[in-house]
Amino acid sequence: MKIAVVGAGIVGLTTAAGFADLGHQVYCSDTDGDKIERIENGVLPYLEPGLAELVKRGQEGGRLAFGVGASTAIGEAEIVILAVGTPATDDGEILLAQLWEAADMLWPRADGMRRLIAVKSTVPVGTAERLEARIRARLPAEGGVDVVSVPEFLREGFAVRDFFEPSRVVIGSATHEAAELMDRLYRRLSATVVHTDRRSAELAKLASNAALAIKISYANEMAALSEQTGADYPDIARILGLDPRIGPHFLGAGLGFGGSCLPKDTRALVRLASEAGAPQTVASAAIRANAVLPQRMARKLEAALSGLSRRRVALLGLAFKPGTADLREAPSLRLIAELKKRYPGISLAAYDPAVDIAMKRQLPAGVGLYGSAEEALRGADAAIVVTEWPEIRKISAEDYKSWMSRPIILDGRNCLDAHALNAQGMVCIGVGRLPAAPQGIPAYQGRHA
Ligand SMILES: NC(=O)C1=CN([C@@H]2O[C@H](COP(=O)(O)OP(=O)(O)OC[C@H]3O[C@@H](n4cnc5c(N)ncnc54)[C@H](O)[C@@H]3O)[C@@H](O)[C@H]2O)C=CC1
Ligand SMILES: O=C(O)[C@H]1O[C@H](OP(=O)(O)OP(=O)(O)OC[C@H]2O[C@@H](n3ccc(=O)[nH]c3=O)[C@H](O)[C@@H]2O)[C@H](O)[C@@H](O)[C@@H]1O
Repeated sequence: MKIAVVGAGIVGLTTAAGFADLGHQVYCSDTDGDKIERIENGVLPYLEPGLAELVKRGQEGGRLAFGVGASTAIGEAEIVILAVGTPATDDGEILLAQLWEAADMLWPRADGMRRLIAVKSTVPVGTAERLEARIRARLPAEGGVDVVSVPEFLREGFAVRDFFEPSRVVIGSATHEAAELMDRLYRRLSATVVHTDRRSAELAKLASNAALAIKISYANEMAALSEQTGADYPDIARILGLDPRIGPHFLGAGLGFGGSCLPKDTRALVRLASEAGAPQTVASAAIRANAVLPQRMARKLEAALSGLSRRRVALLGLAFKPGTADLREAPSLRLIAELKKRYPGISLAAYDPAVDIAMKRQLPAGVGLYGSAEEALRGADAAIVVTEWPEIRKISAEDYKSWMSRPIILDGRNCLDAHALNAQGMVCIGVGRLPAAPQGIPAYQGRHA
């Protein structure tokens, strides 16, 4: 099949390279000429395992080509997949300017062919219908256009894996022909395909991300309650997760959810719901619960160390999660703002294994960015683990003790063995954790353990 993908962000590029690998002829375009040039030369702007190899394979096999803006390749495509950005304002309005701009550049002239547009970008409910009406108004009816909604569920850092082994493929369509064509496109993946209408597909995407956000906020509030009542949240999370109706995923407490989509899509759902007269109070509460986490961490730091305006505090990790260099809505940025507001003279020394120039530019002034954990930790009075990178998890008690002025670690991702570190003379404080291992109570090794 001939396919065009518009937008070469993580979603667009993975989709383009993935379908090329499945044997389709794919043209991927973006308005950002520099980005396209870098991609064509094998320098990908994203840290996605396997993506560079996938792109290279597609290019070498002659099945994947790139370009800037409109092209005849788009005109010849049976399916045009729109994967442009859809950022949201602070109050949850999803901005569709990129989508309209992309749609308006498609097929400047009517040529009698019937077209199919698949919207992969995350959009408000009703967007596929609006897009179809917009294009129909521009092109005479002889050929016609179908717009389908195929929301994307990939995770950053697992984009390639999620393309080939998606948890589900959702196809929201209004005609039989469109549903069938999309079905043919996805046939080579052994995924569960859910066919539905376009509005349900659009809402399902927002609902999925909001459900994840709600689960994380529940975890964080439960962790706070564990601290107040002397219970151990990681044990509670394990016990909850063993119930298949609850499931073990997304129960990790710490600094909360960030990234380019969970916060934005949850805000978008809340706004959409209030406009539709069906308020999503649970999703709203999840946003509020997430927003207070940097304050909670600052209070913990204050309880562990006095005189913070004169102290040097290391931040281990900045990315919104490990495996990416992405700082969009990263909890690290909210934490930095909170610490600088509360303790004006505080010295912040940050390190992230994925640090790059782009990341450097996004950091507020006054945050030192170092090339290694050792440099950030040298002379620090305390450290906060912000992102659970494997390399950060591996730092030993010996290293912490020899590099830092005071070996105080606040584990904002519960990724360290606090009890083991504390037994080696450190002060390691997790989230929702007991301050020390229960004394003299050996772990029960019975048949139910
Ligand atoms: N990043 C992620 O992990 C996921 C993102 N999504 C959704 O997928 C969409 C894309 O996300 P990302 O790839 O992260 O976005 P992104 O913002 O990184 O990339 C979008 C790309 O579209 C390009 N673009 C903008 N206007 C254009 C136009 N008129 N013609 C051609 N290209 C144009 C931009 O230059 C940019 O390269 C968003 O709606 C997002 O919410 C969905 C699931 C996962
Ligand atoms: O729409 C999107 O863009 C994507 O958003 C998320 O994917 P992603 O943003 O890559 O990251 P996640 O792995 O979901 O993590 C999001 C945030 O939640 C935090 N998190 C995750 C899990 C957990 O238990 N606790 C927790 O605080 C992470 O640290 C991170 O800040 C969803 O998982 C994808 O399915 C979806 O396609």
